[in-house]
Amino acid sequence: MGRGAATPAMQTLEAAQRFASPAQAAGALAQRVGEVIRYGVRARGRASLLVPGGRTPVPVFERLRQLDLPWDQVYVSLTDERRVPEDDPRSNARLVRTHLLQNGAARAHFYPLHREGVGERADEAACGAALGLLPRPFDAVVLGMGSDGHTASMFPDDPALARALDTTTDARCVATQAPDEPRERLTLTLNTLLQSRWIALHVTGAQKWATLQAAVASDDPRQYPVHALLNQRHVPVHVYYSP
Ligand SMILES: O=C1O[C@H](COP(=O)(O)O)[C@@H](O)[C@H](O)[C@H]1O
Repeated sequence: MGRGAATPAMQTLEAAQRFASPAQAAGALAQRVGEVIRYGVRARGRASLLVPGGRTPVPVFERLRQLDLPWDQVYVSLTDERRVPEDDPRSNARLVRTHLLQNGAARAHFYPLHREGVGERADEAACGAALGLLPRPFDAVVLGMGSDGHTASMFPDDPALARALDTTTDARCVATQAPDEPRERLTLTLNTLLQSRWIALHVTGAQKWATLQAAVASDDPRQYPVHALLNQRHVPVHVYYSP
């Protein structure tokens, strides 16, 4: 690449869709995910959807579940999980059951990632097996991002990050450590996330926008794991942003 040429990460940020409010971003993202799912079911009979945890996706879930989609042909799972029981309020599976798998969306097939009471390697294997039950390439993947530049559960400076970002790995999932509670996490590997037809990164707030800009300018995914997602040429990443 010539001096000064735009990197994939720069091009992705340049093309970001910027909305005036979180409600507008959530509405537009839910509509687009709905279109991608509808298209996938029409074209292939089934469609898969991976969603993040955290606070940001809740308004997307609440809009998505009201869409008239062929939900019984939709296979849903997560981009990452906290290694806690599903009745723990911090569980991403619980979040999805509470906010997404309601109304018509209750007919979707859901595959949680975490198996309670097993060690890291067995949990990684359980996570990989769950993902193996979804149609692949995944039709739609929605990712979130933390203000520290983590995406899914790939955290800056985590010793397990190299395994999660390893572009030669066949592993679908890696057990990682977050800097905050609950520390024990499971993440899809970057390779697995990129086995997707369509990817969105949903980001709200000025602080996260500043993080995105820093991540794009950086060339160190150990500092900003989201950089690895943005700076690749396999699958375009559609950024949905609002202050
Ligand atoms: O721990 C997590 O954090 C990120 C961001 O969460 P948010 O509350 O700031 O929206 C999320 O994308 C990830 O899936 C989740 O497990």
